[in-house]
Amino acid sequence: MLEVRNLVKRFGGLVAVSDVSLDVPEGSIVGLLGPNGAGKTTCFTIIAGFTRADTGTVRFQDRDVTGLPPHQICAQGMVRTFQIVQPFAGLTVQENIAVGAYLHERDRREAMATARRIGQRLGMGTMLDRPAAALTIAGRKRLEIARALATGAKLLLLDEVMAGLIPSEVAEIVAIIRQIRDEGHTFLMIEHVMQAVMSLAETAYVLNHGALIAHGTPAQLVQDPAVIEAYLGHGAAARLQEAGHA
Ligand SMILES: Nc1ncnc2c1ncn2[C@@H]1O[C@H](COP(=O)(O)OP(=O)(O)OP(=O)(O)O)[C@@H](O)[C@H]1O
Repeated sequence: MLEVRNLVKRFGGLVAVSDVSLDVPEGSIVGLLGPNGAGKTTCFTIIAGFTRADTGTVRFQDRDVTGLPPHQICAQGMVRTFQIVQPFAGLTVQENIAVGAYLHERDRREAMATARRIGQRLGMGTMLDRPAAALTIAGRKRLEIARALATGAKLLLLDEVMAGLIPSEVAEIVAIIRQIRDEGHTFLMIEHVMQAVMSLAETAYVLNHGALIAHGTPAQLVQDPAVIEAYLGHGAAARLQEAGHA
């Protein structure tokens, strides 16, 4: 569904993304992992059209979408969410979700009906008439997913939707994402919460210093020496192995 090939992005002398290629098959949940500053969000901003890559291509559903602006990519069915959710504070939860629906709906009543349906599907039925400013972090994260779904997108790029949530809230969002996937959506997700990655993603890519260092199932990746070293520092894999034998 998504084919990313050889992305490169430099900021001055810093190579933030270095020759990154990845694939997201339709109906899958794919993780994008890596330590802070690895280049994950920059990949998202390029894929979703918020930044141009220096080189490389992005194909979505067999169409070249490289360099298209975000609203055109969104209209084709791919949308990203943001790490820091900023709802329109003066609008209700339902009106915020409807903002996504306006991409395709011209009629306010239709957009609000779509927003209500999606809000209810995401367990926000009792919050729809509340001001978005009153939402907790967990509520904002749900709102962000609801707004993305309201655009009609089929592929959702989720940027750390679990960040800042307590374990019970993580479990709820994990269940919601699984349900949305079962209804026919596809996910590429940046995530630091390993519990969520382990239980959701079939495969994941790991970035370090802008470059891909591993790709595999979450179970394979947590055993991969290159991944362990990227997170815990040089020599960590050997030390862990020694500790395991002791
Ligand atoms: N607009 C920018 N201008 C200059 N440098 C940038 C810009 N955006 C990102 N960077 C740098 O590019 C590198 C990759 O950043 P990015 O935000 O993509 O990493 P990340 O893997 O998403 O990190 P985190 O997990 O902390 O969100 C970092 O060194 C960052 O400081």
